[in-house]
Amino acid sequence: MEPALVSAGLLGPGCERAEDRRFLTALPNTIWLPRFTHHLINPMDQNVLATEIVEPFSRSLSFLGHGGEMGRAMREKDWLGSPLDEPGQWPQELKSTIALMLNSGHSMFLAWGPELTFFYNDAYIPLLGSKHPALGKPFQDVWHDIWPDIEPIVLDALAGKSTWLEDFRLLTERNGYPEEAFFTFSYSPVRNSQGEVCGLFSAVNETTGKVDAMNRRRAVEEELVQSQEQLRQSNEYLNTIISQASVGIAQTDIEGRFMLVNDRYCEILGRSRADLLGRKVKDLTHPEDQLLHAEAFDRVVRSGEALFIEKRGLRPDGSHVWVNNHLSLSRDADGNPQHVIKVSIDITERKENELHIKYLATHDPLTKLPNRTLLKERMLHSIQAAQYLGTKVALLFLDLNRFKMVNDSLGHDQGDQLLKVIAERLRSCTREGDTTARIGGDEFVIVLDALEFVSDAIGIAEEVLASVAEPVRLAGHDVSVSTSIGISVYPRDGSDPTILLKSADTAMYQAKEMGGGTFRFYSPDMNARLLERLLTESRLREAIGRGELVLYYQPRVSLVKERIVAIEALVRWDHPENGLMLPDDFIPIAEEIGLIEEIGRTVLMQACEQNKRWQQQGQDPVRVSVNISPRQLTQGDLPYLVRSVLEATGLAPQWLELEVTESGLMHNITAAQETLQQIRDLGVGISIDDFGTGYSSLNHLKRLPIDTLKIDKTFVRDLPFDSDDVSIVTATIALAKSMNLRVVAEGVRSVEQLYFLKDRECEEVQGYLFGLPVPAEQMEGVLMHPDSIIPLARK
Ligand SMILES: Nc1nc2c(ncn2[C@@H]2O[C@@H]3COP(=O)(O)O[C@H]4[C@@H](O)[C@H](n5cnc6c(=O)[nH]c(N)nc65)O[C@@H]4COP(=O)(O)O[C@H]3[C@H]2O)c(=O)[nH]1
Repeated sequence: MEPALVSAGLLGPGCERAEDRRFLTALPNTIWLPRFTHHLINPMDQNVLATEIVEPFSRSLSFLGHGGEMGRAMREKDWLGSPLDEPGQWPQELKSTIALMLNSGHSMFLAWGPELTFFYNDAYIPLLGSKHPALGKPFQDVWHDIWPDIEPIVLDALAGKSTWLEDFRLLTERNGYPEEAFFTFSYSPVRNSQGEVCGLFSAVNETTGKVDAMNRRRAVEEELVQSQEQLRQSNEYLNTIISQASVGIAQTDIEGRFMLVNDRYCEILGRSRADLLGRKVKDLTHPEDQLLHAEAFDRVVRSGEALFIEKRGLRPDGSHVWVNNHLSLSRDADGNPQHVIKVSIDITERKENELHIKYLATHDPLTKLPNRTLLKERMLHSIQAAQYLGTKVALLFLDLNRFKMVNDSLGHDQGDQLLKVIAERLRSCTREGDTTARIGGDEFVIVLDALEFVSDAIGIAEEVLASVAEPVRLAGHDVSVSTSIGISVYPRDGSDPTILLKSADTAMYQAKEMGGGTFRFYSPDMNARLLERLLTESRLREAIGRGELVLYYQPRVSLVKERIVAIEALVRWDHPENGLMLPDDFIPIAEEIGLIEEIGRTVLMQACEQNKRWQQQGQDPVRVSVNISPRQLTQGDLPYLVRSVLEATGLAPQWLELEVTESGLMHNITAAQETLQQIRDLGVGISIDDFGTGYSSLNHLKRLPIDTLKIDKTFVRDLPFDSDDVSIVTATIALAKSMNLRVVAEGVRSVEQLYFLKDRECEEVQGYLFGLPVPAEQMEGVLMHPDSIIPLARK
């Protein structure tokens, strides 16, 4: 029997309601085509229905219904059909088919007869596209082409087995492009009244949304699992990195308590993990670095800024380790500070090298005292602290007297030893917090911190003077040196370290000028004097070239021969502004600034030239005596100079005499002895000037190649009334005679003095009584007419 085509649209309005279904009474061989008709409104589809589906079956169709488009189409085509009876009369197959569809809960339906496809409903349309390609065709012809995957279960259904495919994936073209969609198919065999399978009924639901959701959920779940795995792996990796890292890593809470530390961190601090966890970083930080640490930690927690600090960590044995720490902040999900992460590197070796280099750059290697650089740094600190506290800072500038002598006579090793001893003594005179520095060969500076009264510096200065003056045992000798101290005070004398140093230096010069072994506070007028001195220094350098140094001459008279036997050359500086300057005002400066050798050369040359000139003029030959600075004895080649000057001027050596001060000789007796011997060997006379003031021992005197002693004018001044001077002068004359030396008395100003000296058989005299030092031309007059002075000698 042919199946009947049933169109719900043909059933008329209301037939889809539940109660209407009851009217769908069975019709043999009838299949219902629900809601089919409105697709047939489209003329093309109408045509499809008419020509491809309805027409082939028209003869055998039980035409159900009589309204709507389908009815019209059928009528127009004159299809056979039998109108349905009332639904109550419908055949059982129709009713069960309808029941099947209604109960299936699916939305798409499709039915095949054994050979042909019969119908599908509206809901099926989107799945199929514009039309089902299989409609009206034997399914064997189409399944292969369209949905080959479904074929096996279709065959199963046709074989009488109900079956289904759940969430089956199909490629559709429903929107005009290939699209993946999912469907749940259920296939049921349709049986005829004989119970034979006459077709199949397929109910379909699109499950794309569900599958997509499921896939999405699965993807999310997979992603979650994957990210959990990744997280686990990265945690594991991170833990491995942290524990095996070659840098120390630690995590603290925001109070600074250790919560996590890696092996390297423990190693750096030399502590176990148990020792660290729960303890505060601050408590394991060197006390001097705790403030630095607290500030840095606080800044990281407050601002979230990451930063580096270098500080010392404490090891359990009390030693410290230098660590470079990188501190950074981690926050919780709400953005609140949660942890501080510390990454630490042990920089002890580098730091100690740096500190050593810094130490070398800021300390004197010999005495280990701070050098000038560190001194200035410390002065700045002291000044800043004094500004804050309203206190004072005193600067003691020390220069050792007679250090050079020790160095020259006992050698540099002993000189170094002396400096070390003095450095230690200075250190012991000061309080903790004060600074003692060595800033030059024999120059030291002491910074006295936080003084309440300027006078507090006096006690320390006195202690320093006494301490330095204590003898030092060097190479088996007890050597005594003294020091001169200049003191400047902040804020009175300035607030700049350089100025304070300069002021103390100026005051030190004043102390030296006062004879050494004492101290002087700086006063502003010293500066004026210093300025003057600096000016003198620079002018003196030019004076030699400009020929401003001139010689004055003073006669020396022999009381035995009653004539002028020698003339002393005395240098003067014909200063363009100051007028004639005496040697005491510029010779010490020349000695200090290293000009004395040049001046000595000029003087020696001028004096020898002049004496030669007088001889050439036919004057009775006299010796010219030239003063030699102690420095000329030890530096330069004096014997060579003397020889070359004599050669250059043509003066015979016996007409030249060199005067060396007694104190100058004693500074370096060995060197002096050798030099003088060479000069003596040339035939030049040598006299000891200022004799009696230099404490030379007879032993030394005996060894020196000298021929004249000049009694210092200070012993002559009060003759013949001062009994001490009388004794000294008498003894000196006797001594000279016993040593076979010529003896000369200097500074003879009165006839009483002259008589006394003559009485004691002093051979030669010199002094204002016989004439002031005068220029060469005037001296020439005296030489030509000695009668003006000689009669004195005869008395
Ligand atoms: N009170 C007094 N003084 C008298 C009398 N007679 C001479 N005088 C002064 O006593 C000084 C004697 O020279 P000096 O002891 O060698 O002492 C010299 C000498 O040590 C040094 N000097 C002078 N010329 C030179 C020189 O060319 N080279 C070096 N290195 N030193 C020199 O300067 C010192 C001072 O020289 P001047 O000022 O020229 O002073 C001279 C002279 O003017 C007197 O009766 N009473």
